[in-house]
Amino acid sequence: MEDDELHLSNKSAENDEYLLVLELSEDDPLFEKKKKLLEVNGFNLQGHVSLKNSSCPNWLNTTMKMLVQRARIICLDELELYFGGVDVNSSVEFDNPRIELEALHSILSLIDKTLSSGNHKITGLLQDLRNASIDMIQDLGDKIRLETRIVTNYSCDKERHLLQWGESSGVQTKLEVAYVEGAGRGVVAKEDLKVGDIALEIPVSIIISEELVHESDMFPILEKIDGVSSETILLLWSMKEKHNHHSKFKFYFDALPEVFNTGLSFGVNAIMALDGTLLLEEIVQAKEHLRTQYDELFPALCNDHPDIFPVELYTWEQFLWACELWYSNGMKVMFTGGKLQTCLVPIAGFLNHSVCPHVLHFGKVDSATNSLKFPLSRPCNAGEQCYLSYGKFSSSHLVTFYGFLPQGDNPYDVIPLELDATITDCSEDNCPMSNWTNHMVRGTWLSKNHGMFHYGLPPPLLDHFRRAQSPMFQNNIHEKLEIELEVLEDLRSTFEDMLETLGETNLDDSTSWDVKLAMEFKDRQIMIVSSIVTSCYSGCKLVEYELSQVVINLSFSDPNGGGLSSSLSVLQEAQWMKYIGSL
Ligand SMILES: C[S@@+](CC[C@H](N)C(=O)[O-])C[C@H]1O[C@@H](n2cnc3c(N)ncnc32)[C@H](O)[C@@H]1O
Repeated sequence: MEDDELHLSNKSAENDEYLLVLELSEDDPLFEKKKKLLEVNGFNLQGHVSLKNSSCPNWLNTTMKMLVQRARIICLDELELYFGGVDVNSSVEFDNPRIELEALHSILSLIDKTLSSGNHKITGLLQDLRNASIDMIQDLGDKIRLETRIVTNYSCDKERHLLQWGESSGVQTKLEVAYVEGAGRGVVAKEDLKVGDIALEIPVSIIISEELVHESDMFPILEKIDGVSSETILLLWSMKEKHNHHSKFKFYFDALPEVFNTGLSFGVNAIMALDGTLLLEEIVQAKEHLRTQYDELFPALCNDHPDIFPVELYTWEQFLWACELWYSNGMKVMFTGGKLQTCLVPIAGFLNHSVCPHVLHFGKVDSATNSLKFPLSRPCNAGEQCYLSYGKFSSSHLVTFYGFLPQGDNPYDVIPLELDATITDCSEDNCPMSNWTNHMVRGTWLSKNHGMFHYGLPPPLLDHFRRAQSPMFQNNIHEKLEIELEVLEDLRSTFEDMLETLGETNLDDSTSWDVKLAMEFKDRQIMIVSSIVTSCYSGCKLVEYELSQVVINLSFSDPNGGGLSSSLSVLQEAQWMKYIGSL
């Protein structure tokens, strides 16, 4: 979120009415959709949340509620919007913990910024709001806390050496490295850490970035190759530097794993186990792409410059290892000049990923200290594993490039769908919430709305199918319900076919790591597809019931065909009207 979206203004100094301004930026690519959601939920677009009436007993709760509801919408991402936006009124549950954390964090940043501007008249009020935000962040953390089991018999000598080297080079850390069950190395907090604490600070001088290669003897050769990217140059540099006993980064390279075990290293059996999933094609294509890149460079570079590219250091296996290193450990860093580069960041590379991490915002070098800071967006208790976010990635991406599946639900775990492109969705101007170029599904257990017209399924997908069934708007309730039924039956049969193609998985203890991971991935895909089939079945039952009520009403009471309320309950009618309104 941009800083200028958040500010405090003394709109009307005479009345002492202070406004916190949590504004939706017009530069937001999802502006139209979020604007629509704000409108539907009755919020002003200017983002004004008044701080008057602070003498009311319920002032704090009411103001926090307003701020949270607004922030939830502003912080929504494309995926959550596609899956139905957010239930802004929800007080306990959240749809996506990461979005909830971002929303709460944006409120905290707004309050902190306002407090630092030093408006003494309202410092007390802001302090109360700040405490309430911190409490909500704490509650969220308590609800989603994952158990970390530390493997105590693992010696972390190499990691300790790296930490010592880092600290002697200016690293400051409140974290220590430990071996955690199921994730290799990770970092745990050495003390209780609060929101805003800097868990880790890495000086730019120890970040592995493009500049290093410029000083190396391979750069003049590589820069002459047409189309070679700076990432590839860095990758080739790291393949050789790993073996350099005098390297400045020796402790870093020594502490790297011998193997990475990502999807890029899947053997034939694991690939076969992915049959029926899109991941099979993704991994095959990614590997083919890397192989082509390798073949374009080697053995030519080794033949032409054997002293700089020794053949034994540039085998396909070592190239693949380096690709896995950069994919799984590379971080995007924005340097002070504004240049964004993929880098290796020693020590920070021990942080594991979570869907709702402790460190949300990082990656921009602080020009005052010339260092990369990792501040906490939620508290981390002493001994608790501290997580980072690698990005909003689906399980297929995490398996291919990182080699793991996160514990618990991953809201970004979607299955993309290829639908008939000749059926046009609504235009952005007329109905922003129905205008989508890509369609997808995810586990329907993540949806809060399984009622009539929703069924736990993504609204734009249902809408696409409704248009396919009946391009013209239907006024007649009986016909509308008939269309709902056809849509649900179509979807059910599509996903039943998909379920059949996926087949079943069988694991035994002797199965290798890659087949195990492939099967675990497939199991999750089966769960997602099954949940859709089940939701379609339940949806059909709901619609069939409503249809039967329409028929009863038609035959007994309403000779004119019956209005909406003759068949649907008041609540369902309200849902229907809201649905129509959002189109
Ligand atoms: C940047 S490294 C993190 C440190 C790594 N665990 C290690 O031992 O070097 C990224 C790798 O850590 C592992 N990893 C990260 N987050 C994980 C998680 N939530 N569960 C399991 N493994 C995870 C994956 O192997 C991933 O490729």
